[in-house]
Amino acid sequence: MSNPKSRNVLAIAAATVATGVLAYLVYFDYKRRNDSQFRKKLRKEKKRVNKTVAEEKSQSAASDTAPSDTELLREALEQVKSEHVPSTSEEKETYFMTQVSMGEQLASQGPSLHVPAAIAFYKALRVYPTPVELIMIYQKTVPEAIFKLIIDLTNLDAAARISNYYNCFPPKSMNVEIKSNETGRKIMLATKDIAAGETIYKEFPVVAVLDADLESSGKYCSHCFRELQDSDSSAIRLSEDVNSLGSSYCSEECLNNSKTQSTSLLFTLESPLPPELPTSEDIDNEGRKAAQAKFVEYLQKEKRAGPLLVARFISRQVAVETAKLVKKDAPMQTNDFTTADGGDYMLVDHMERFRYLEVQPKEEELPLIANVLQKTLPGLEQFVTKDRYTTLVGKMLYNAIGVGSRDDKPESTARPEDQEKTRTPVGTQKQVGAAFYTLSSYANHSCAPSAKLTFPSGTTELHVVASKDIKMGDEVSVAYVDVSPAEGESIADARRRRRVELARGWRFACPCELCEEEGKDLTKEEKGHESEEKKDESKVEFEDLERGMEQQGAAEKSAEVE
Ligand SMILES: C[S@@+](CC[C@H](N)C(=O)[O-])C[C@H]1O[C@@H](n2cnc3c(N)ncnc32)[C@H](O)[C@@H]1O
Repeated sequence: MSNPKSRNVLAIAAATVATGVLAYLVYFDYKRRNDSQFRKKLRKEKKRVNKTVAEEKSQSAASDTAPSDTELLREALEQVKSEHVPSTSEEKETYFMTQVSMGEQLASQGPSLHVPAAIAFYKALRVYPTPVELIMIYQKTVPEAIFKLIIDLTNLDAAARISNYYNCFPPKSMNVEIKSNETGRKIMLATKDIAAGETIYKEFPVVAVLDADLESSGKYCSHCFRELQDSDSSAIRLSEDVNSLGSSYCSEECLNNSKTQSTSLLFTLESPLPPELPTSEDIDNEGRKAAQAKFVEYLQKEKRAGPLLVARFISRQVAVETAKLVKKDAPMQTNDFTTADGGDYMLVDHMERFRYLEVQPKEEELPLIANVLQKTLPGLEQFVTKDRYTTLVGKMLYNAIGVGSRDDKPESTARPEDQEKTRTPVGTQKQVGAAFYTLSSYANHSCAPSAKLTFPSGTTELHVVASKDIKMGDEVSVAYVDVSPAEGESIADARRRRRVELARGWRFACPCELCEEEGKDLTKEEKGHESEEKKDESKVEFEDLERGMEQQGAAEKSAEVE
């Protein structure tokens, strides 16, 4: 496709393709082979199609002052969006077939029915699990003029989706909104007055990973991070035969949630799909076990959260999308924003908006994960390309928040630049694990923050609590690092410590009021000591590795242009 617009469509559609594909195709195939009711329904739909085509034809003959195609497309898009979108796989299949045959019949009636034909094809595209493939099929099969109209519709829709995202996310009940500041960076603002001590919002993580030395220790729940006591009779400690990672859980509920969200796919020999969906019978369980064992060995050797956060994130995408295939509505169970209300957004829509630092994962990492995916859901591994994996690791690490607190973490032997850092006011060295939160990823840092990250239930459930009175429209900021001076640490030393950490870990020179105020009071000698922090901050300018804004800026720009 040489048309730049169609490349845009491909890029957007490609991002959404990696999710429900596999299970949907398996399910679709199964239905086609086994369900005679389904075929009957299709025949009935066909009659309805014929009737609609006849009506469109007579309407088109009657109108001689036709509006332009673009106006028609815009109107049609509004209309399509207000229509009910089928939610179950079965309804989607019927809808898909109906729209495609309607499109074909309208297309065969000549140019006067090109616009309604394109709309019908476009409607089919909305429910098809692999839109890129369908666009490619359309390109080969649909008349060129209609294909162009389909692409125009897709671009109009993509632009609307991009620009509407922050109107739908976060939901109003979170008491915050995400806006761009004058430099184009995203900031979190309060949408009402909040008193000091009040909880602004609560959030569950999309994925979480216990620190490597704790995962198979039996001391913490691998899903919610609750601390387990030896005497805890409800604790479930799994052997490596059952769960390759040797994880423990505080309850059946956590065990089941963990299985559904990622563990069945990554670390067991169970089916990772909902029970309603058939799985292939010729799964190579020996191969599956061996692939999992190698991945676990790597995780234990490397002791880094990044690869497991990403593997769990990919599995979570499969879980979210396959759940939608079998349930009429897949309601948001918890505030983890795997779906966003008010809009038709998915995990990838959130993910593509996050900033990240470019990292270089080790060469062997991706093949290990791909092997685990391939052995269980063959084909899934193809969606995890090297580029996509690298970006995901970067995003996970840049946005992860350190959860919990402990004092017995072994000192890392990795070089400082290779150590993973999380945003935590108690310091990564004290965390129990790392978790990735959709909304809280947007919170910016301040050394005198207006809010704090807390975990009052001793789990990964994050409560963001106001540390001071916050007025509607004020920024909600948090501390990425320990901002309180340690015992015996001077104000100047504390200032330098946190600024160096921010420059090295998050690549920005902290512009907050506290840094500015404290900077004024530095003695001549203390100013002399600033060289270390200045060295790190200057690197930020010279080798800015941060990514995200330029892509997002481009996407928003294209939305405005459209
Ligand atoms: C996890 S993101 C936070 C959300 C981000 N502002 C955005 O636009 O999506 C972390 C990055 O935001 C930027 N950031 C956070 N707090 C900042 C601050 N106080 N001043 C300048 N940049 C900040 C830094 O580039 C940092 O590496």
